[in-house]
Amino acid sequence: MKFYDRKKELKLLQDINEQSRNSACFTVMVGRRRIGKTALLLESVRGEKFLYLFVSRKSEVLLCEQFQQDIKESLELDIFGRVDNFRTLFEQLMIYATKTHFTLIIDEFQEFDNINSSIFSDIQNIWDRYKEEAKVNFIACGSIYSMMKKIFENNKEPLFGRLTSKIILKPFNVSTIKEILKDYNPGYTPEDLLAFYLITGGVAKYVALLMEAGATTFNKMIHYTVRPDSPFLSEGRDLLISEFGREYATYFSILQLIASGKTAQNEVDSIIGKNTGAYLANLEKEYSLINRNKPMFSKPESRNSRWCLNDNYLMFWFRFIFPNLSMIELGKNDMLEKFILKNYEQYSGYILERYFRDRIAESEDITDIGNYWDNKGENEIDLIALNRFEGKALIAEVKRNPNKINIARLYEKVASIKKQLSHYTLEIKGLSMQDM
Ligand SMILES: Nc1ncnc2c1ncn2[C@@H]1O[C@H](COP(=O)(O)OP(=O)(O)OP(=O)(O)O)[C@@H](O)[C@H]1O
Repeated sequence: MKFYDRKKELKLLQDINEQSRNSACFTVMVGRRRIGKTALLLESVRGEKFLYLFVSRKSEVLLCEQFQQDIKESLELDIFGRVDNFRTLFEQLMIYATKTHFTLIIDEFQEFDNINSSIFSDIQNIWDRYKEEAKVNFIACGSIYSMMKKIFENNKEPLFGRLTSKIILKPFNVSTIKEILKDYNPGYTPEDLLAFYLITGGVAKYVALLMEAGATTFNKMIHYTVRPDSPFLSEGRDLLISEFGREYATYFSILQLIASGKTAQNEVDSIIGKNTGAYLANLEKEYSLINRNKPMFSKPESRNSRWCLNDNYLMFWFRFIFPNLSMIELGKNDMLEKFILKNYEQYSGYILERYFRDRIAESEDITDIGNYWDNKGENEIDLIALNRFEGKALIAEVKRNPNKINIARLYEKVASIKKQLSHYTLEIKGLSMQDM
């Protein structure tokens, strides 16, 4: 697959690279696994002098042996003798940077913690010593959110406060998802687009997997996803198991419940059989996997909230794959496919709301976006987008089928919050798959 989008990020990385010719820069790039961090960083240094080091889980001695070879190949820098510790290599690289500008990318940076956690304080010491003279564009890249946060944001950790930039890489946005699907299937239908968004959530690796396998229509995408050799089947577990450690069973159960629509803490608590407040807080703050969604216009202290999984692929995995792992074990992948197709209409209707929220947030001038529901569950509005500066509000009901949109009822719901909307000029409409 050719390289898509990332224009803003490339511009930012190029600006940082320019800046680093005068004074050393230390950037961290974090993002979910498979999002495209490595591809972006390598694209940003094309034609430039750079060194790419990948921290794999092995002993420091073996890692340094590999790094020494990488340094020789990329920088033509021959470090004399056999070096068995990263501190020495890093110092040599900083000395080199006092003479020659280059970009140093260290991928899976958080893995150093498993190899020798004193490497972080070694880097800090050496960085502080050389940063005035070194012309280096140092980029640490990592995927495990909580770990990267701990390394750079916890003031007890040595690298706290050393960063000059921080980049959080997000999935491809809706317009890029459309552009990619159009390249591979010029006559795509709204159903194809919705399935593409619903399964991949714009994560580069999943996008590439489907397109390169020729899975460019709704049916082919679902079929490819559940095929016995499909990487999508084990991906959810592979991604998360290393995050949660020994408590993974509880975390997985909570995520499964949220994906199946149990979005209030009391519902989750009663099924799990204990207070899950601390787990939910971790899933939100440490792992950035769930969000606490509140109705638009609610007061900050309001307890009326719903949890939601913010990653489309993980939501799909916890909704359809994880509860049915036994079917896969038994080789009943065709049954799993039928199960997904049977529940697809309802599930995709919910994801369609998310699609429009994303699309409107990126394409229109808005300051706030969300949905609304009241305490009694009588009035629910799928989408409210505000432009507070211009006093405009777009209010929509979202349905797969345009014939199922009840505009008269939507007007009644809007009337129930007329006080909150009194400063806005309203646009009230239905959005369906035809509008994607
Ligand atoms: N902008 C892009 N355009 C097209 N394909 C991309 C883009 N970014 C990434 N990809 C593809 O997506 C896949 C995953 O990308 P990459 O390995 O860079 O992700 P990562 O965030 O570094 O993942 P991990 O943390 O799992 O190592 C690769 O196959 C890559 O070719």
